[in-house]
Amino acid sequence: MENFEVLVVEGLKKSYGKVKAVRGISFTVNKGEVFGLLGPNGAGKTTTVEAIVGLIQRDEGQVLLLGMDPRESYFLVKSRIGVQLQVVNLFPRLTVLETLQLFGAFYTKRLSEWEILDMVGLSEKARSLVEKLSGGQLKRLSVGLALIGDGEVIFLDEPTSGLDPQSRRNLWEIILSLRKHGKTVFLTTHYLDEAEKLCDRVAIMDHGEIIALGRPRDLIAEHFQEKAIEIPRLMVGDVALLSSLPGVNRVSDDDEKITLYTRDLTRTFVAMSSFAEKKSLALDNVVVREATLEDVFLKLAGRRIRE
Ligand SMILES: Nc1ncnc2c1ncn2[C@@H]1O[C@H](COP(=O)(O)OP(=O)(O)OP(=O)(O)O)[C@@H](O)[C@H]1O
Repeated sequence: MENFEVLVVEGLKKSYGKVKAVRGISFTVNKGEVFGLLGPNGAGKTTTVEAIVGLIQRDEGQVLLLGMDPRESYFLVKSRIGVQLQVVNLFPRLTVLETLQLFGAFYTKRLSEWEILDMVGLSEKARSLVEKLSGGQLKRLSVGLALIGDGEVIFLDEPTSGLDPQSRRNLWEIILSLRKHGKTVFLTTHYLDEAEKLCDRVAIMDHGEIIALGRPRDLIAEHFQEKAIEIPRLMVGDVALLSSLPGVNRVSDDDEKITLYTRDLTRTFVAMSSFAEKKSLALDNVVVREATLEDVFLKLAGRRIRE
């Protein structure tokens, strides 16, 4: 039977001196899926990616990427994957097109530079020097470089951070089209909405450990049967009163907003309306929504992913 696991990670550990960046994580990635590694800054995502693709030495654990240990078969593995990292060291005096040509030359099988330029929206910048690119354009070029070798598994480390909303959406389209073409995408992000839209499965990472793993919908359903009601923080002083409203079984409270989780939206809302009326509060800015991965992270980690 064909092996559908393109990546197997088992007990992976990596420390930098006293900092335990990755503390023994295990997961598998299946062929053709978009797999998301989610977590706040410093969770250990980049270290995980770098250890998987063989850019840094792991301390302990097993990694099998396309059936090979990248530590032992680095160049063979590298010829079959594409990697975009957060820090890009490119040649500032080369043009965008030349940079793609240079990186493309490492691969026997490669896509055309113009196809890549079109995909990442940099056709008009083909003749511009790399040093003249904006942060967002550099990011898009680095994604293009990960795609030029037509790899089977594409690693994208925070590909959308620092991008404007339009470029972000374009990148989502690219990721979805990669999946359509049977590629496997390994994505790290701290945008949970992005993960929910794009990823077939996600691993949520915090302090070097995986604290949840599964399909976004399953994780949400596992942790929440409730709807969330968000109330701007400035509107209410008395959180205890809100938490005692009928139907409410949990409350989270931060600087920006209070979130009530209720299994009985109607009862909670009716009670909230009469509470608001008594206190002469307008409910205009109150939002009712389904639970999201943000809520899952908040529940498991005890804080928001971006603070
Ligand atoms: N080369 C290094 N030397 C020392 N410490 C490091 C090094 N690289 C990462 N770390 C530390 O390891 C921990 C995990 O960092 P890592 O970059 O893997 O996290 P991350 O989830 O990718 O976060 P970010 O999105 O901010 O990059 C952090 O505490 C970080 O400071």
